[in-house]
Amino acid sequence: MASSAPSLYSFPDAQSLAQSLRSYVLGCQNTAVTRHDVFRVAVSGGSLPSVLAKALLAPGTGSQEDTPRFDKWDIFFADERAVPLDHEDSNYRLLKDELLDKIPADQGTPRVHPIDAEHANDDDPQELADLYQEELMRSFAAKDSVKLPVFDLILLGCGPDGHTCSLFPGHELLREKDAWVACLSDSPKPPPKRITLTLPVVTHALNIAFVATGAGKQTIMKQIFDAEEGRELPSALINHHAGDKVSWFADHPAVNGVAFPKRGNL
Ligand SMILES: O=C(O)[C@H](O)[C@@H](O)[C@H](O)[C@H](O)COP(=O)(O)O
Repeated sequence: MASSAPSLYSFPDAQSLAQSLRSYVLGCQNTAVTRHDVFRVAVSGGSLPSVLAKALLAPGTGSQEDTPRFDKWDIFFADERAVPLDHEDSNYRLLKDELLDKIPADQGTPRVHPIDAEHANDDDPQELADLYQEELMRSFAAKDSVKLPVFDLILLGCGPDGHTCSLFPGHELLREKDAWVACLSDSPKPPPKRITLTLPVVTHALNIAFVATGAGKQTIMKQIFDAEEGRELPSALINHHAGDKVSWFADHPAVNGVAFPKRGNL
């Protein structure tokens, strides 16, 4: 269990949320590049890619610390649907359409590591999970002794049921201790076949950020932050295990009525 609490930021509008998310992500980027000359980040689907694009594609101040250095980015996927990369359900396609295709040439080209269903047997999402775990091992495990990958940043959404990545409430995958990447064929959110980073990998990251916006998230945010009975929800488990490594970027409608202390600035 982590010793300290997550940060919950609340913003009046999409613009101010995007500005703060930009500062936060680029802060993580700059620390990572200084530390090991690469920025390893994992990204979810849902509304996250468009919010991230709004943050990163906006004109910056021009200062060095406010400049994306995409040539230093290794982009992985926190979860993916077992579909071809050009399918409308693909999280890779979503990120490509929202962000990757729009990166200005002078900001460099990230190395992108998609979860590519073309390389695996259609009927067996486990094979796809195993292939992606091998991909992570090639990128992270310089030595056999590396037990878990350490992402510099994992960017997550939170579903109205409290799921995050493709880790759903009450699902057996929440008990996974060993695998880095897992699959499921019974996702309650369609499509059913998915690949996901596991809870130990997510909570082992140096920084974890959630983006949750809109009044549709209000009930679940109260559950996650204020209610005893919300403690076992996947998003709440990440708060619990990763503590102050976790930052939530919400808008006012999403956290209206949430008692947990909110901050207006980074
Ligand atoms: O592939 C997916 O389905 C996503 O990765 C999923 O975990 C998403 O992040 C949440 O469902 C929140 O989605 P919204 O931000 O759209 O509510």
